[in-house]
Amino acid sequence: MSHITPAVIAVHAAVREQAPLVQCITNYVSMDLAANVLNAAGASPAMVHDPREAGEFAALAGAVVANIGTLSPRWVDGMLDSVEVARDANKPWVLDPVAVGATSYRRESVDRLLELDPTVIRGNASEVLTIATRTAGGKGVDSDASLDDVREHADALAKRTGSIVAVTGPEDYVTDGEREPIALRGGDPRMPLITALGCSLSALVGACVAAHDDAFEATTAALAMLSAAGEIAGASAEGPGSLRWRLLDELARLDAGGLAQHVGR
Ligand SMILES: Nc1ncnc2c1ncn2[C@@H]1O[C@H](COP(=O)(O)OP(=O)(O)O)[C@@H](O)[C@H]1O
Ligand SMILES: Cc1ncsc1CCOP(=O)(O)O
Ligand SMILES: [Mg+2]
Repeated sequence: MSHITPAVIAVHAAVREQAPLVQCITNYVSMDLAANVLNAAGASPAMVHDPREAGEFAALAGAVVANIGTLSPRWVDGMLDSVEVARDANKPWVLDPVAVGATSYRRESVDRLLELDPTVIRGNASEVLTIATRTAGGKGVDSDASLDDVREHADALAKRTGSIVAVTGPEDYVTDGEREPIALRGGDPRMPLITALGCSLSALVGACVAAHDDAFEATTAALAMLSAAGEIAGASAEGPGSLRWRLLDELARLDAGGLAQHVGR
């Protein structure tokens, strides 16, 4: 059992107990799966993005998730309003910089969001590399970098921004630039075939940081929950379609034993 396991189990239980309201300003592709992942984990999702109401809604939410997957000026305005309200109220918020290395509009938008002190930045290796090194890269929403390429950059980014940085892929990595980083293996190699699973994980990070004050532990717990559910689901899945629904079922019935078995490796 790893030293982080008791904290992960506590975060998992806290999400079920508190059922935090999570405001997701997330892309069209991901809305359905992200809401279902939050429901399965015991949280309460709300996809609210228009600038006419986004900031007002953020005042009600336990956490805000800003995801730039299908961004446009109005969506960016909604994100900025919401995360400003969250930050000013000391509420956690999560940045998912989808495909940030692809276009200058994405990079500029992420720069504006980074000024508002994200509690957690969760992305794949290419996305984190782009933010840390200010270079273009990635293959659209997919990564063409490895964790080895980005580990030290992720540590430095966390130190510089004060954010928890989570890099996901075949191996997940969580760093705050100070504590000993966490590396998690597991899941199923077919998980990247489920579109918007990374976005849904960022939403789950939102639920965990809403329910638990230590954002490093909360982020680790979210990653562990999805990996555990994915790995258990993968044992009987026949392809990405059945993996998707089985993963939701396994997330909904995940217990401390299943989690401990996963995190402890
Ligand atoms: N090859 C893999 N083997 C096992 N799990 C994976 C693999 N690739 C991604 N995952 C898992 O899929 C989830 C989404 O991560 P990722 O694919 O990196 O996000 P994104 O979709 O944003 O690129 C994470 O839980 C991650 O651990
Ligand atoms: C396919 C696609 N296109 C724009 S956003 C999006 C979803 C990306 O989701 P994820 O990063 O979780 O794979
Ligand atoms: Mg992604």
